Amino acid sequence: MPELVFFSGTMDCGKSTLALQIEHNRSARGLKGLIFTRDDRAGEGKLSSRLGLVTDAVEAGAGLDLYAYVVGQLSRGDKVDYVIVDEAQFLATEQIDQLARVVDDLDLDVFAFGITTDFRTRLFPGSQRLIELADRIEALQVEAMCWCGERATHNARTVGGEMVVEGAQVVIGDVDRPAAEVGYEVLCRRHHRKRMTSASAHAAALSPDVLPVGG
Ligand SMILES: Nc1ncnc2c1ncn2[C@@H]1O[C@H](COP(=O)(O)OP(=O)(O)O)[C@@H](O)[C@H]1O
Ligand SMILES: Cc1cn([C@H]2C[C@H](O)[C@@H](COP(=O)(O)O)O2)c(=O)[nH]c1=O
Repeated sequence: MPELVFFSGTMDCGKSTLALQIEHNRSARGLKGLIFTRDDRAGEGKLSSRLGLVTDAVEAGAGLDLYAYVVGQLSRGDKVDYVIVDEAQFLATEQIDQLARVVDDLDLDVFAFGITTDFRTRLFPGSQRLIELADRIEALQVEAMCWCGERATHNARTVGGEMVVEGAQVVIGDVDRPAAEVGYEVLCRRHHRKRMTSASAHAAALSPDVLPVGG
């Protein structure tokens, strides 16, 4: 049975890499995938991983009907054996419904990849709809880690190096960005709650208040 599968996790846990691996393994066996993405850091119409791999993809802009697009490809004689969607958190709820229809009415597997929650720990609309509709939800096997060594489960946003909890839900960015820019860092829930990033933890450790006093 074809499935709608949601591979979810924090930023930087290997989702895009896995998407590219699934694409590679299937295309190596003669299958043809249709790849959608939205607002990838590498630019429009790209699916990129931090390991340096990148492939072309269809930019799933706000108005694109994904079901109609797949039907259009099939109608003009193009082969489509499965569908991959990266950055699925950015899709509209209707677009996730369209992906479910691709599975049910066109009998194609759909593999969607995305972060579950935003920097405020709130579900993205696309991820919420995927959780509601997916046949399977898969957590990535390689765990992203918080600076404390615990498994990272949350995404923090920093502006000028400071963790923020207010702002627009969507701001394209990356981990390990210079402090002056908008950046992201993955944290465990405890340190997300305490708003403690690696930089603030380091600063606190160096503070005279916590340094052992000699003499
Ligand atoms: N230099 C490196 N050497 C080995 N693995 C790396 C390197 N840089 C990044 N990675 C791996 O790539 C993962 C990020 O992959 P990516 O697919 O871009 O993540 P996501 O799409 O989930 O944000 C990291 O968790 C790490 O496992
Ligand atoms: C937490 C959070 C992230 N984003 C953006 C930042 C990146 O451009 C993508 C996630 O990409 P990745 O391949 O999973 O690293 O999402 C955002 O817009 N808002 C957020 O709250």
